[in-house]
Amino acid sequence: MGYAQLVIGPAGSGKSTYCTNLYQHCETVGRTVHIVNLDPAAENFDYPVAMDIRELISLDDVMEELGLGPNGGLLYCMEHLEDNLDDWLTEELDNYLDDDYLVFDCPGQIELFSHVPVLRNFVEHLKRKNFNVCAVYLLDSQFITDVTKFISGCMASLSAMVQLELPHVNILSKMDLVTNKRDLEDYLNPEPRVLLSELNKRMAPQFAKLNKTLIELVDGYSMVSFIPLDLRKENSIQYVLAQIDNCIQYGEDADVKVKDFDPEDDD
Ligand SMILES: Nc1nc2c(ncn2[C@@H]2O[C@H](COP(=O)(O)OP(=O)(O)OP(=O)(O)O)[C@@H](O)[C@H]2O)c(=O)[nH]1
Ligand SMILES: [Mg+2]
Repeated sequence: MGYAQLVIGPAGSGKSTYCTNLYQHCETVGRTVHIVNLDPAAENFDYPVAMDIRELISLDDVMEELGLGPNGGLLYCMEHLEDNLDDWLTEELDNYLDDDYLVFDCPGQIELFSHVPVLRNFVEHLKRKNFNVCAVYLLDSQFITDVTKFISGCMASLSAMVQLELPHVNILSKMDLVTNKRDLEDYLNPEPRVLLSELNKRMAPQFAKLNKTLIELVDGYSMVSFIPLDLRKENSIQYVLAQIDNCIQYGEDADVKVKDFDPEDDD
């Protein structure tokens, strides 16, 4: 059984930075994770790239040869990935053993987890290869400065949830930028009633019915819950990782291994 996180979320929400910090945290605590780049447009990496979609296809080539723009080009690359699940991805995955832990750093285009089936098929493939997969959805903490932004961030997360049908963890990233901690409490585990009244205050009266439906929808999927992530704090990263591990049932076997390896035995 392998383990995998699919790191998704809007452009610039901090996915790649999260991957880097997660990698470093795991190094510190003596755990191994392999970070995979799934963004054909990415150029610079602060983590060692274990697998790289750019070895399969590069966005530059696609844009040049097919005359596509950056977003159309990205979709083309991802569809190419989808066509190559049985060969390229399968071969790459063969390099990993049972118990390995992969973290997929995805591109930020929202299309990928709204209406195209690429990521869903990707995930299905991972499952067939015996991976326990969790979707890790990052939302920039700046989204909580405004209830309408927050709701649209929730809706994007919801569409990923519906598309991917995976265990799902929502993370509020860039917590170092949140100065008003009081606001924060309202958003980490928000009361639907409070959200609704905030939303109604912000929007014209004719939206009242829609607002109510939206809040009911978001609440009905019991997804309005975010774990804050402050990368300056080791225990924050540790907490987030523990929640995700729990979702993919990583741990019981690993505990046994940690016990096997007892540094105290050396003296
Ligand atoms: N202050 C602060 N800035 C952050 C944090 N995480 C990411 N950033 C900044 O946010 C910007 C985007 O971060 P990335 O990690 O590249 O975001 P991404 O989600 O991978 O972006 P795309 O791959 O383009 O969708 C960069 O300028 C980062 O330095 C954080 O925890 N705190
Ligand atoms: Mg990135």
